[in-house]
Amino acid sequence: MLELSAVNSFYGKAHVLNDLSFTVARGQVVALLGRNGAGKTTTMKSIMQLVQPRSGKVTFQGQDITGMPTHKVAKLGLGYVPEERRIFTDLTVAENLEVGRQPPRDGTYAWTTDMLFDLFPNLAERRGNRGKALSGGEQQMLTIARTLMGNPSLVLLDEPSEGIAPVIVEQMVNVIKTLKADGLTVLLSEQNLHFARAVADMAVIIEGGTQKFNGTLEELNAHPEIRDAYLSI
Ligand SMILES: Nc1ncnc2c1ncn2[C@@H]1O[C@H](COP(=O)(O)OP(=O)(O)OP(=O)(O)O)[C@@H](O)[C@H]1O
Repeated sequence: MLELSAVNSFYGKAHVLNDLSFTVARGQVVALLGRNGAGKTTTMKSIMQLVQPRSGKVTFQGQDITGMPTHKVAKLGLGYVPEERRIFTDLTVAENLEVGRQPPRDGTYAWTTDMLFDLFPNLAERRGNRGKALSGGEQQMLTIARTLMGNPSLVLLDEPSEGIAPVIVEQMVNVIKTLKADGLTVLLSEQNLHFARAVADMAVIIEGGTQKFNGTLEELNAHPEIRDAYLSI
C-alpha cells in the first residue's frame, strides 16, 4: 500500500535518510523504531512530502507521490498525526473534530463524530470543553480523532505514546487495535518497544537514517542483540 524505495532526504547539507526502503502492506500495523534523532520524524515527513526526498521514490496505492504537494498527498488518503499535538486550543473538542472533516473516499471508512466518541470515550465526556482544557494525552487523542475525520486509509502516527500517562498509553493501544480491526493501515514511530510489541505486526528499525532491521515482531523478539544495539529500553 505504501512503499519507500531508496529514499534519501536532507536538511540542507545534512544527509538524514540513507537509501531507506520498506513497505507497509494494507491492513498492517508497522512500527518504525529507533532512538532519538534516528530519523523517524524525517521518514514521516518524507512520506507526506513535508520534506521532499532528494532521490528515491515514495509510492502510495500504486501512485508515485514523490514531490507531490502535501495537501494532495493527504487528499489521496494519507493521514498524518505529527509528534507535536496540533489542536485548536480555543475551539471545543467537537469543533476540533469538525475542522478535520473530509468527504470519504471509495472503500474507506466514513467516520462520524459519534463513532469517534465511541472510540475515544474521554473525548466524548469532554466534547464541550475547549482544547486548552484537555490533558496532554487527551490532546493526543483529539489529534488522532481529528485526523480520522479526514477518512484516511493509512495513518502515520509519530510517537503516539510519547509524554502521555500510562493509563492513556493503554487506551492508545486499544485505539490502534480497533483501527486495525476496522481495516485501517497504520505506520507509527516509536522509541517504546513495549508499545510497539502491543500493537505492531512488523518493525523497521533505523539508526542514523539507515535501516538496520525489517521483520516481524517475533523475529525482533528472537534477536535481543538487535534490540540492545539500536533501541533504548
Ligand atoms: N529541521 C531540521 N534541520 C536540520 N536538521 C534536522 C531538522 N530536523 C531534524 N534534524 C536532524 O535530523 C536527524 C533526524 O531527526 P528526526 O527528527 O527525524 O529523528 P527522530 O528519530 O524522529 O527523533 P525524535 O525521537 O527526537 O523525534 C537528527 O540528527 C536531527 O537533529
